[in-house]
Amino acid sequence: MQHITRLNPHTLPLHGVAASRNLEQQAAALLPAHTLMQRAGLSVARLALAMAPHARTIWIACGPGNNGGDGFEAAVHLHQWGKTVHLTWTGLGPTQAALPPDARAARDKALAAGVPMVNEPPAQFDLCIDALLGLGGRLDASRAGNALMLDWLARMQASGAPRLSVDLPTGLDADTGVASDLIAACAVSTGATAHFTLSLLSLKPGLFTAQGRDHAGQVWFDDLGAGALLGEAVGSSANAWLLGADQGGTVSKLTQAHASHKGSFGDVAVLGGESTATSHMAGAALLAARAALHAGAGRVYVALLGSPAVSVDLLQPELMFRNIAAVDLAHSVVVCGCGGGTLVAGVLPKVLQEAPRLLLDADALNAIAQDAAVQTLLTERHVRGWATVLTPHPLEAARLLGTSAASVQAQRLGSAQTLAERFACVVVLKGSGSIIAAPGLVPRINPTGNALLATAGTGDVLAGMVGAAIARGQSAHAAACSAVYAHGQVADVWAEQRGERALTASGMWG
Ligand SMILES: NC(=O)C1=CN([C@@H]2O[C@H](COP(=O)(O)OP(=O)(O)OC[C@H]3O[C@@H](n4cnc5c(N)ncnc54)[C@H](OP(=O)(O)O)[C@@H]3O)[C@@H](O)[C@H]2O)[C@@H](O)CC1
Ligand SMILES: Nc1ncnc2c1ncn2[C@@H]1O[C@H](COP(=O)(O)OP(=O)(O)O)[C@@H](O)[C@H]1O
Ligand SMILES: [K+]
Repeated sequence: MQHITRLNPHTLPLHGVAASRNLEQQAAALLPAHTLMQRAGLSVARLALAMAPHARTIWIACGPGNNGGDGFEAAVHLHQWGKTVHLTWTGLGPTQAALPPDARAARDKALAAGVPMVNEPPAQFDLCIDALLGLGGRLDASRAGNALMLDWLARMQASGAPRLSVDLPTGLDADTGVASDLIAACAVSTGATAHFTLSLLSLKPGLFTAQGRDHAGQVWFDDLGAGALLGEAVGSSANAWLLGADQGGTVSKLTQAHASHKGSFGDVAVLGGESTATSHMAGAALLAARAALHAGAGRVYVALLGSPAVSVDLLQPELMFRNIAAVDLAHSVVVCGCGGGTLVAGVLPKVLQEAPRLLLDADALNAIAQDAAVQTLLTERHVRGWATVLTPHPLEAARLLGTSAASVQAQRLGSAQTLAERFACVVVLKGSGSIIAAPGLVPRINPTGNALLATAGTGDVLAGMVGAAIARGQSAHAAACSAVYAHGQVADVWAEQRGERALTASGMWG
């Protein structure tokens, strides 16, 4: 069993519903009947004991399928270890669902062991286990038995007792991380220690993106021996990968040759920060430029759009200000769009045709969404072997896809991959569990970061960090992975060291 933290050393494979079922079938075929569920139940019981070693009364709520079966298996162990276990099962009611064979065997074993099956949850309990629905479940208020499940989930939430969700929190979609509206009240706050999810056989992408992190709490993983049984089939059937330090780490400047000079670390040029009579967005460009500098770029240039009132950054005098005509687009990594306003549309065709290494953010993405000719210039870059990274937040992604932010959020992995394929670019779809997608590659999900980042300007900082990573020699995809990971880590370290104190974009370094 493994605790999945934000600092996993290795990038881990994630499997959605279909891929998980496939692995389950392959593993089950190599094992005696019921073995996987027996392993799952033992694992649940062990984690329950570790979570709440002094718990005396444990309530296990079992549902109509194999998720419930895992609960029955766990009940047997916890009962034998001297705990007072109360089992409730949705099948006891008038619906009397027929259990699948594994779960039926587990239920019969629990009854034979003398675990009491009760109609009502205990009035008081020290730990509760949600074994209602897993991979095959979808909460639906109109279905028989769901009112009961919702009542039980509400009681678990209201109790404040530690909760262990088996495989998935009931109501969370394993593929997308979308939580049913019916469990909106069951989210845990970031950093809560009293809510655990034990993912079984495979890790599910939905635990790590969209609303997944809010509902899963601390994620643990037991592959039930599938890795040893199936070997490479596990990685090759992954629907996504959870970034670990091996792909998220940055290269230290001190590991470079002593004879390095500023040119060795590459140039970044930030184009954006529109100034008009009524609006001044230079700050966005300065944030990206400063972030690039602090992320290790050798030299950073800033070209502001419109009628800029600044030609020096007094807090970061290392930044060099240029007119856009004086920027060496061919030899710099160009970060274009931060605070770019409407004027950025005017420079986009030139940038797309002259900058071989380019990151497009914010208003540059909005301008692309509105102009089919510019979209063609964007996709043509790939033919030339040029590197392009797009860093949309969900609304910007929606504009590029001609859809709504809600539909992007409903399919974060799919939306990021569609954008990557359509524009032949690396795409970072930002937000909780940022997705990094590239044509022909399995998408990555970033495990770092928290809601402290939900403040203006942190996206500009990310753009600068990705630009710097490319300037220092990483491929567009590797740079996006490492910078997104490092950006989130800043917020995680901040939360550990300073708790709730607000993090500002310009406070992300130093
Ligand atoms: N087999 C094994 O060896 C292993 C299994 N494992 C465990 O099995 C879990 C997957 O089991 P599962 O496929 O049975 O799905 P599960 O989520 O329990 O429920 C599906 C059942 O509920 C029903 N149902 C669905 N929605 C409903 C609703 N709203 N209201 C009422 N009913 C609803 C649905 O009926 P249907 O919708 O098809 O009519 C079906 O009968 C997995 O998450 C893991 O915990 C692992 O430990 C590995 C080893
Ligand atoms: N709740 C959150 N959890 C993790 N990361 C977040 C969260 N909210 C925002 N972020 C991150 O903060 C950054 C915000 O970027 P963006 O929305 O472009 O803001 P802005 O344009 O104001 O800079 C992105 O990297 C995003 O992934
Ligand atoms: K569950």
